[in-house]
Amino acid sequence: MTTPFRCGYVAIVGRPNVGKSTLANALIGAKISIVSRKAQTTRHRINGVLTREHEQFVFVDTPGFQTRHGGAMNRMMNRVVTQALSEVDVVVHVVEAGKWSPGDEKLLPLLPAPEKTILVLSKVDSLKNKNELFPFTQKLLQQYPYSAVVPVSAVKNVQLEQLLDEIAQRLPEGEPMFEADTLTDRSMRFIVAELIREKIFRLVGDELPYGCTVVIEQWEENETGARIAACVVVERESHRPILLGAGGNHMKRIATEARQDIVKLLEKPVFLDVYIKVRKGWSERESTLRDLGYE
Ligand SMILES: Nc1nc2c(ncn2[C@@H]2O[C@H](COP(=O)(O)OP(=O)(O)OP(=O)(O)O)[C@@H](O)[C@H]2O)c(=O)[nH]1
Repeated sequence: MTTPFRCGYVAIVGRPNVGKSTLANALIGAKISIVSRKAQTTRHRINGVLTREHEQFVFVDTPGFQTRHGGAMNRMMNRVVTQALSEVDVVVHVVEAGKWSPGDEKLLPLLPAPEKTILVLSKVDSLKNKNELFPFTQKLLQQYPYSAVVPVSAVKNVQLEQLLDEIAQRLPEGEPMFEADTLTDRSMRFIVAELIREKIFRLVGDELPYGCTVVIEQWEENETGARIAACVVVERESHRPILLGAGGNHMKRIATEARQDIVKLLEKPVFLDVYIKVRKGWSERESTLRDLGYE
């Protein structure tokens, strides 16, 4: 019998400073998480994707938990959070080991069914007295019947695999939503296209009535560097000289500034080639794709 593939949405929640981002980065890998934060889907904002042999974990951002605003604002935010959490398959509630506070307590009414909620006790490496862990856990389980408890240290890489296994058990059976290897690359391409577009907007945005689209047409990358070719697609022939500027100065500046950002992003030397194409009617199709979360 073959093991069925599982795939689903996972939300990591908790009060500020409990170590959610550090945990997400440790689980997913820092780079992917930074990068794919921009990738939008219609229902969720994807924070990062991890694919293993039998599972794909799609980590999503949940809207912030408001504790500063009172009354109506708070109630509205809570509704949004409750709704968001009811839509994901697994909720990981992060509480700092040994440190329960009113901020943690505020989250309890928003948690979905216990079967899909896992309690993570974070930063166990900084817990001085390890004997505190058991009574602390017992106290928390009295407040909410989490279906699993996993003490972890994201910094010291303690019990992260166990946490992934617990999450995996709760994911629904289903085909992967993302291709295993191409996600980083796709996301990187998306970000790079956005970076170039941002430079164009800053420099000549006012003069380009239909805006423009940036398509990454070539992406070759190895340990020593990257070679990227990006095509700026405009709607009219008359837009070409606007983008080029006198003596091609605009284009040079756009490419130089974008390249500097890409070097920071990829942390390696980058050769960037940017050129212009005129294609009528492109922008509508492209915006549809963008809405769907594709580059
Ligand atoms: N000792 C230790 N410190 C950690 C660990 N995980 C996170 N931290 C530290 O805790 C602090 C908060 O971590 P974040 O990951 O930013 O916490 P967060 O919950 O995402 O915070 P917000 O974005 O404010 O909600 C940082 O200084 C981290 O370095 C851990 O496993 N061990």
